[in-house]
Amino acid sequence: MRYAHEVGDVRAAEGALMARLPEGTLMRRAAAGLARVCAGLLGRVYGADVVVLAGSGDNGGDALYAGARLARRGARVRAVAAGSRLHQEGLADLRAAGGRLIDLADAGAAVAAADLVIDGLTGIGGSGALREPHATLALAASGAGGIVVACDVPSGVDASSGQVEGAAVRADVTVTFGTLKPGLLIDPGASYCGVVELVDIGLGPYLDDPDVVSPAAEDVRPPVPGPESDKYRRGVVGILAGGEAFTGAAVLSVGGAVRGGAGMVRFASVRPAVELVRQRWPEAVTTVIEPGEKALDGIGRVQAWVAGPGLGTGEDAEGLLQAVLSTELPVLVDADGLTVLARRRDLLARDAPTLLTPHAGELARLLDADRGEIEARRLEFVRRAAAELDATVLLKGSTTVIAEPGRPVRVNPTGTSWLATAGTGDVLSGLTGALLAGGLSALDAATAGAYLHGLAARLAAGGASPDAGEAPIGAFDVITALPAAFRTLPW
Ligand SMILES: NC(=O)C1=CN([C@@H]2O[C@H](COP(=O)(O)OP(=O)(O)OC[C@H]3O[C@@H](n4cnc5c(N)ncnc54)[C@H](OP(=O)(O)O)[C@@H]3O)[C@@H](O)[C@H]2O)[C@@H](O)CC1
Ligand SMILES: [K+]
Repeated sequence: MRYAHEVGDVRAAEGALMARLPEGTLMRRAAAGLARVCAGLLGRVYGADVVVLAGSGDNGGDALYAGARLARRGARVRAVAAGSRLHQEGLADLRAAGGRLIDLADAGAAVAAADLVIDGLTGIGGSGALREPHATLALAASGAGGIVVACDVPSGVDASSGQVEGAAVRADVTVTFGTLKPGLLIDPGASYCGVVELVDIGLGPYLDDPDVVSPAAEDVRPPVPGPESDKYRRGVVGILAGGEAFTGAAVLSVGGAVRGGAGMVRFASVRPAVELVRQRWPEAVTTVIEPGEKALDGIGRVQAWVAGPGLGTGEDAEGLLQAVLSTELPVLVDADGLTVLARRRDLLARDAPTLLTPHAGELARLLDADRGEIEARRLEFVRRAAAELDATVLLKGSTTVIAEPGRPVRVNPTGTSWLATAGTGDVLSGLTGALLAGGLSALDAATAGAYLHGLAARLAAGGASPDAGEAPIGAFDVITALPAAFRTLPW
């Protein structure tokens, strides 16, 4: 797991650690780490052209001290002051090392010509849209031809949330201190960071539990069948999906479950959807639901349900969803099921685990919120959804985030922009449902499902050879690549 802490926690840990250390120690540690990464990126420091963009706070101080270190190794370092104040000790150190301050008017040309730009405009103290001249400098850095290294956080990115309200620095590398910040892991902020390098400054023992975590392959643990396992013990997942109008969603959801390791998939739907599923997935055990039927008797035992993809939103769908949610089994609700829940939130009052997998539009309906605001502030809204709906919530999108009341938010590290295509969400629902039926908790099933789904998409888009480049993919390609994604896990 990678751990991230919000600004308040970072400041508290910094205060506790600083009280035990001589003044300036932490900033020196941070600057040394930053300079080390910059030197590594430059390869040859001597003679390199470096520009430091310095704001008036300690972020600027870090950047100036790092610039001084590079100047001592022979780099030509010029600094630009954004605003009227500047970290005086940092500036003095830079000057003593042979660096100099240049006029704001000359900043654009200097940034354009630099081999490396250090962005020290704002760090964890930044808030709201960047003001001038910071915004113009951030845009200049983003367009620079050289390497752009953000100090702690790309300026313009909110460290705690990842929100970007105006201009922000697009970095090639972000060197962050002490712990990751949520805004480096969650879009839109994450997309500004480039590669994130963590520099240890000794904060670890003083930090509280993380606010956000990002799982690695070893944290993804799908159930493994043993010699004793039979199809029932491996987990039977029930899928209630598809309707007269939408049959494809059902085929994709069942496919995700078959390749997601379910011992058995029981599929229930209206006749056209059942006929299609039988053709494509003969592995599934199917039951036809007649029009008007609102009970799920006679389907057989399942260990978890997936309800919603292509189900429709009418009375029949509502009745069937109610039947599923009134069981004492874990239930994953997706797609049309979520639209029904938006008008029937009472159905969420249950004791068994409920996992909701909305995209921003579906969550907007569930919370009566604005879709654009959800996309801009994913962390805030996924937490709010989990608390208000008292469920585990997986919010799909450019960064998939998973929240459960009282737990750190999990941020999925896999995925690709090619995944933004119709039907991929249906695959995720079946895959995650299979993991739920296999015995994982709602939080772990969502974590593993999102991870494997994103990885399968990457493998499908990237092809067999790592040098092959990428290609557009469809939802079925994700299903096909799931075995390869599972094989990458250490198990
Ligand atoms: N914590 C730690 O463990 C350690 C922290 N360290 C470092 O300290 C950094 C935090 O330093 P910090 O607290 O001085 O804040 P910082 O990020 O420099 O920003 C403050 C300045 O930004 C300005 N400003 C704000 N918003 C703005 C906007 N929208 N547009 C324009 N300007 C804006 C604001 O201006 P003001 O509002 O005061 O006018 C103020 O001048 C941290 O990121 C890390 O690099 C390390 O050295 C050691 C360990
Ligand atoms: K910065």
